[in-house]
Amino acid sequence: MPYTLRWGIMGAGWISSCFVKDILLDPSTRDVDDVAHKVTGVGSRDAKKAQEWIDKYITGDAHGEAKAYGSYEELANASDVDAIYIGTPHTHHYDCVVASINAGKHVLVEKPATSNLAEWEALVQIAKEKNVFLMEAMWTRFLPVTKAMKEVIASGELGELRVLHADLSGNFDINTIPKTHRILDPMLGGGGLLDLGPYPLIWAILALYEDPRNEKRHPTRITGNMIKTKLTGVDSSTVFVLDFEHLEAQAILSCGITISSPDNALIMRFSNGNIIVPRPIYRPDSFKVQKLAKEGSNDVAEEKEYEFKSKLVGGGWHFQADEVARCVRDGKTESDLWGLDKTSFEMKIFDEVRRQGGYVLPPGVEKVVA
Ligand SMILES: NC(=O)C1=CN([C@@H]2O[C@H](COP(=O)(O)OP(=O)(O)OC[C@H]3O[C@@H](n4cnc5c(N)ncnc54)[C@H](OP(=O)(O)O)[C@@H]3O)[C@@H](O)[C@H]2O)C=CC1
Ligand SMILES: O=C1OC[C@@H](O)[C@H](O)[C@H]1O
Repeated sequence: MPYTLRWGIMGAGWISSCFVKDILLDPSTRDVDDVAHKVTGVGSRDAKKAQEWIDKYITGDAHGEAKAYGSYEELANASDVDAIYIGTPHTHHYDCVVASINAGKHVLVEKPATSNLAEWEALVQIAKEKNVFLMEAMWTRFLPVTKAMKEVIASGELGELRVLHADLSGNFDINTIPKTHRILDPMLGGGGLLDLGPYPLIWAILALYEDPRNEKRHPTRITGNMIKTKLTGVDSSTVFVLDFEHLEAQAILSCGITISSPDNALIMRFSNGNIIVPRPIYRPDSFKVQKLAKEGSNDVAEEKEYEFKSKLVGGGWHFQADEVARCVRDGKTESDLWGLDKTSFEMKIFDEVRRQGGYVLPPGVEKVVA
């Protein structure tokens, strides 16, 4: 029998609906038979909204298993919930995680995990005290396409990574949407960096931070530039560069909310070849591996395409949920693939890029400050 994890969903919004639709798919459609998922509760700031959301997104037999709660605290304290998925805006993550952990629940919290590093470190401390599982929902790291790319990198066949370019941008139509939209509102941590920045960064983490030669070292230099929109002052375009001098490698990362990414939005340039990945880099459908005729040359001697679109059933948010279920089943408090240290690395970089870019969150938004 598979181990079944009982989920509570905090925040009846858009990404929560993507997550729930995926985890309620039959796990055999993704060749999983050791874990399964149930949704036993949905918490909203409004009980009626929670029930309407359940009626819309949870169908069939699963519909009767999910109870609606009119506050996040009530959901956190529900006795038939093992783990809570938090799908509220970034600046609310901290309070939602604290409520969940204090009620003894395991937690999967949307990206970015918190508004800053100090908040994240406080959460790690509380999770350790309560001995519960905690993970940022960096779903991209768990996709089969990502695992396949990691295998190519780890095999060493392309040599050493020299430069990684990655961009996630999108046109959010910022002149038309309300200034209270989460992508524009500084109270909700709006702007490109916190919302989209985790995605270019995850590839730098995969290819550089995870390189065994790196031994979990942080970049020797972080450089960040931000352009801010006059509409609300959040960053509309951000470029940040991470230097790993000890690896003689750099990551050039960018994100923005007014234009879309280029076609090949992720390129990893190694001494003996390239990995070329089409947009969107949060869930690439394929990637191309090129081997060079000789080190440093322009001539491609061999090219191979890896295709994943035809194999994906669902949106891809279920793979991270399977990881949570396996970790909880096995009594682990963090994931081996997306451990607490990787989110610390991410939040430290975001703090530094915001500092250099002059993006200060409004007073009171950051619940913990260094
Ligand atoms: N992994 C991924 O692919 C994606 C991740 N995300 C992440 O998910 C989080 C939520 O994004 P998204 O689903 O697009 O956001 P939505 O605006 O759709 O939903 C957020 C939900 O949070 C709750 N909420 C609590 N406080 C507030 C507040 N002050 N203002 C607005 N809503 C509030 C609301 O639920 P209620 O009314 O029920 O209380 C709302 O429905 C973000 O952190 C974002 O970065 C977003 C998109 C994709
Ligand atoms: O996580 C995300 O991925 C896709 C984007 O469109 C969205 O704003 C972001 O939150």
